Amino acid sequence: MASSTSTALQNGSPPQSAPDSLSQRIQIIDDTKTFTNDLNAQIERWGLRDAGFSYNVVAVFGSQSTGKSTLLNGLFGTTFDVMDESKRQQTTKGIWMCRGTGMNVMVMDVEGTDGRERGEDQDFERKSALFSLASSEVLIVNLWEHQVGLYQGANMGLLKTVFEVNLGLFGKKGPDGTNSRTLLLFVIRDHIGTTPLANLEATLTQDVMRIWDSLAKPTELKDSQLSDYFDLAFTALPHKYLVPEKFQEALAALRNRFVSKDDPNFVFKPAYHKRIPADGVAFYMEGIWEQVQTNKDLDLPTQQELLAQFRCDEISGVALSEFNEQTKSQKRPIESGRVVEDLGKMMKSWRTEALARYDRDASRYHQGVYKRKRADLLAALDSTLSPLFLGQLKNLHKSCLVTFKKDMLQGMTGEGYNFADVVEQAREKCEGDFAAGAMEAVVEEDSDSWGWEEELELLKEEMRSVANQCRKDETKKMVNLIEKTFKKQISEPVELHLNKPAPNMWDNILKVFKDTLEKAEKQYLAKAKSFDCTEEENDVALADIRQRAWVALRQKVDEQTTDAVILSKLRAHFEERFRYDEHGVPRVWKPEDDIDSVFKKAKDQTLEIVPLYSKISPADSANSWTLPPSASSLNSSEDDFDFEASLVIFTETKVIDLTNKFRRDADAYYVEAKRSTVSSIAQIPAWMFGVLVVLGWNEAMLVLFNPLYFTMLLIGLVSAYLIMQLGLAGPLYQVTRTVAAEVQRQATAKLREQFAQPALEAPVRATSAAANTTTRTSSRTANGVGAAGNGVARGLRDTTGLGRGGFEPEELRRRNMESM
Ligand SMILES: Nc1nc2c(ncn2[C@@H]2O[C@H](COP(=O)(O)OP(=O)(O)OP(=O)(O)O)[C@@H](O)[C@H]2O)c(=O)[nH]1
Repeated sequence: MASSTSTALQNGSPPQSAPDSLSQRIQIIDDTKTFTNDLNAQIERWGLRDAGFSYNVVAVFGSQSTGKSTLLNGLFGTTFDVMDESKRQQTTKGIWMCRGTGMNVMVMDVEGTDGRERGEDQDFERKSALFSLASSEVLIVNLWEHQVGLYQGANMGLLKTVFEVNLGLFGKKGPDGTNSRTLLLFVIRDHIGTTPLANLEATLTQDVMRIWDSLAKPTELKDSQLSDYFDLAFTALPHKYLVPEKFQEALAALRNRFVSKDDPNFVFKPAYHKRIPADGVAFYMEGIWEQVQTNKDLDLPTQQELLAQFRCDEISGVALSEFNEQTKSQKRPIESGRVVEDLGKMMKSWRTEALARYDRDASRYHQGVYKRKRADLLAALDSTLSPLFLGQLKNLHKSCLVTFKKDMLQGMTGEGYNFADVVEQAREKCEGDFAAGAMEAVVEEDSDSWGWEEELELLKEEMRSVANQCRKDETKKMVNLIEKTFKKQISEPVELHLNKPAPNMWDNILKVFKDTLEKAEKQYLAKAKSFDCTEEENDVALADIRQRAWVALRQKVDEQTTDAVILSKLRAHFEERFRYDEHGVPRVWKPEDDIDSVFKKAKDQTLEIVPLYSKISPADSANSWTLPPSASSLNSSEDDFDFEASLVIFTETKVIDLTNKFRRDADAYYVEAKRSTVSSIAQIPAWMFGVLVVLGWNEAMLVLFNPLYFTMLLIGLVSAYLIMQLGLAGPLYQVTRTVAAEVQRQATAKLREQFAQPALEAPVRATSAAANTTTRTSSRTANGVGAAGNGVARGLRDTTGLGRGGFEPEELRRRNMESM
């Protein structure tokens, strides 16, 4: 059956009526742009499922009611609906498919294009046109003759869009380097014949070429040519009703091009075939439709939309530029780190103003565009406001942190503050201030882009670290203070005990040390409680305190055991035993005293105390103290404190050195003691006083019995008494001494002056002596000659100037002394 029909068609005869199943048509894409699920089954019903590649696909493109369905029915014997002449309304909706009678051709009748702006409907026009172009081998472009040369009327605008998207979607070359081609068969209807087909052909070719050149091609296809993708063919059909025979003739000829492979203009060339086996066509087409449907490039705007886009852009631009001017005023202060007061209020009002301005002018335009552009404007406004908001948050953060630090420091002034309370108060205030400032700056509530919680978290984190730092500093200060107090407290008792060398000396010192340390630790723990210190921090601080306390003790001991101090201590200890007796009375050594044994005993006793000082070791081990190991281990990172070594005060060599030094001092005392016995022996004997009384008796009586002398004696005694009573003895003695010294000095000076004068006389005399020896002899012998000679000598020296040529003054002085 099929083969006989095929033969008939090949002969150019009109298609015969086909069995029902074969002539069945199917709406592959309906009004709702849904692709049918039934195509596969229909292809099977058409008997094409097993056709392999032996089938063809043809579609039609053109304005509504231009006789497309009539043409297809005439060419392929299909059963597409044809418009009822009496009703004149659009018949084909969506895309229909039918099998060509007697041929393996799938024919698609596509809803006609309007050629005018029709808003929403344009979407389907574009999509259906693109679909037919992409899925068929031959696309019949059906148009009236009078449409030729009319850009819009001939759907050239639509073709441009379709070409452009087709190129983008399906234009890529296949693995063999070629791309599938399509034949665009222009069928010019109602061709009268006044304009030859060649002319119409040229006009259409030109239009298509122009469209191709103006396409926005993908970069990789920018050099592609129209001929790489399309072949153009043209044919004309006379008026169906005016010249029906000619119409039928032309139609038959055209049909022949579809069915007869021998026809030189046979349209189904292998190059146009999509190489999809017939059983995959349904799936393939569905895929193409899906791609076409989801393609955004086809959502082109209508004229109204275009206008709306243009105007809305303009209006939005004006609103935005005014808005930008307003925001500029606060940009700088924010950038310079200032917290701008009422920024949120300002930002809200700028934003509302800009939107109101836009709404007022743009809401009259296409609502979709207006709304889209409004959203764009809002995004632009917010993207300008956002940096201001974030800047304000940063500045708030900084200023709140500064206030926090200030509050902390203020809270920590004076005594008796509770650190935890100070921190809590400062933190609450800081967080409150920040939240208030941040909330004020929020432009839109409940929006993610105006969140400030993250910044608050950062602020909290920094506050924590500031508080921690403060706590550490305060703890450090406290430990320093405790150390200072500790030093003060141990200084005196340690000094006292070190001055009393005794076997329990270190016991006493360590007792004091322990008591004071315990107090210091208690003091620390009491304070640390308010500081909210962690257990670990407390451990470290206590270990530090213990070590510092020990070092302080050690320093005090060092200070009290320097060479000079320890030697003086030894001397004092020795003196106490050597120079004082057991009752503490100073000893006056008498020749009969046993100085040697006292000296030896005192020295031995003193030397015994040197080892006592050399190491901190209490007599009772219960009193000993060791630095807890935790302290040394905790501080090991800083410096390894060797507690054991710190117990030793003098090394062996130092002990020997000190002993030797002390021995020398002691020897000196011994020598002094010995000398004092000798001097006491050299004293005036008592009998001498008896002799004095006997010999001076007469003179004493003379004074007693002579009234003048006696009165003077009385006056002298009374004066002496008064001076003693008034305590003027010392000052008087001083004055007398000073006066006596001055008198002595004056006298000495005078005498020197006197004895120096003859020295100048000598040269004169020496020179004159050469001439007259008698003069010299007389001057040496005569009394008081010095003075006379002086005058002469001075006169001569002044006149002759020979002073320097004579004897040296020392020599002269010697001679003068001799002459005296
Ligand atoms: N003048 C003229 N009229 C024709 C020709 N072919 C068909 N018609 C008439 O044009 C009208 C529309 O024909 P259809 O075949 O339905 O046109 P269509 O393009 O498929 O219409 P839609 O599917 O509605 O877009 C019908 O009344 C036909 O009788 C033709 O060659 N010349």
